[in-house]
Amino acid sequence: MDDECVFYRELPKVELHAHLNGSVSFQTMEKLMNRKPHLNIEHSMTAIGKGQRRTLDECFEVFKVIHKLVDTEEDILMVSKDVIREFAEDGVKYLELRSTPREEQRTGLTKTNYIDTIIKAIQQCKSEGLDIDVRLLVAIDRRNGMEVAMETVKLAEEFMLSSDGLVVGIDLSGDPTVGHGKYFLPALERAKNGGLKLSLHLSEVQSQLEESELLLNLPPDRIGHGTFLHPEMGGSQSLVDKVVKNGIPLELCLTSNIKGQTVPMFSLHHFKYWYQLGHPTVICTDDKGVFCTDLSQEYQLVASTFGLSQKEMWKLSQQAIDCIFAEEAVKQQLKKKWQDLHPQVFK
Ligand SMILES: CC(C)=CCNc1ncnc2c1ncn2[C@@H]1O[C@H](COP(=O)(O)O)[C@@H](O)[C@H]1O
Repeated sequence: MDDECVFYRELPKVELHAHLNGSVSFQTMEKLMNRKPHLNIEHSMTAIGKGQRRTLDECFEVFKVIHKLVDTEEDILMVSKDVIREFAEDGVKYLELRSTPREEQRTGLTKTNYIDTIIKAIQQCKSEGLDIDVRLLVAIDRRNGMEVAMETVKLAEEFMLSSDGLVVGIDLSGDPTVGHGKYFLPALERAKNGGLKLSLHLSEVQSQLEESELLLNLPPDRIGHGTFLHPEMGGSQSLVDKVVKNGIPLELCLTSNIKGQTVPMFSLHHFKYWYQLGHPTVICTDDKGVFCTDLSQEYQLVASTFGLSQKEMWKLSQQAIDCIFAEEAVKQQLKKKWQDLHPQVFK
């Protein structure tokens, strides 16, 4: 590992946009494939390698394959613990995972068990002494429609109250070309009024101007991607003004956007636009397993693409603390951790 790689691995980091089933590593996939050899699933079906690109549709097919491999409580526990451990090994000190509760009649998995099992994994990692704080966002998959969205919010509300602060919010995700955002407004409004934080995938693809206007009125607490918000990308100044006025941080995932072909090349990534505006942006992985990346690599990629110094990258990772959904006390602990680690990282 060269000095740059070591720096970005040791840099303390915050990960705020990580879909659980998209974050499953090669090694964990191997274990899952060994558990279910009859499915005949190969690595080429669950990950997009270096230099490869796929259409958005093809990317969403990958998740369907992964879901076949992860369909019991035992799988979810293993996957969640492995993902948390890998983020910790990558220098992530605070992680917000997000996942869509699923039920599987064949294995008896219920949506309640699904969330319960992820919470169990978070608690076990904590008791094993891993140096990482983890919270969970319950995800709404747009494909499943408004009724399921409302059910999901109700489930999240129950867990927000019973999980000792581990369930903190709602994520709106899934194929952005399916289902108009307006159908999800009642569920999202209920979530917000009930104290759940909102992270919404917004303007991930082109021509979602009207939907983005509508969802920004909530307003959400964070935005996933926001690729086509600004005028240069076919968005509008009015959308940008709303985001800026409300100070809504953006979760930006470079490799994901390149491999999913919503951004043509790294140097044209919208990170540049928002960073130059001085607006809060948080570098994230999205699906570290599917896109074969990790957060250190994403930080290094941003630095090399946009010519940012190690000092500037430190500042970026530190500013991400202000964007987390956990309570104020956690923010303070993380800020202290960053201060303590500074001399070690810049030795
Ligand atoms: C296609 C592409 C470039 C993907 C990256 N951008 C994404 N945009 C929207 N939803 C996503 C994305 N990546 C993962 N997801 C959501 O996360 C799910 C997988 O994680 P989980 O089962 O919720 O634990 C997917 O089924 C999908 O609903």
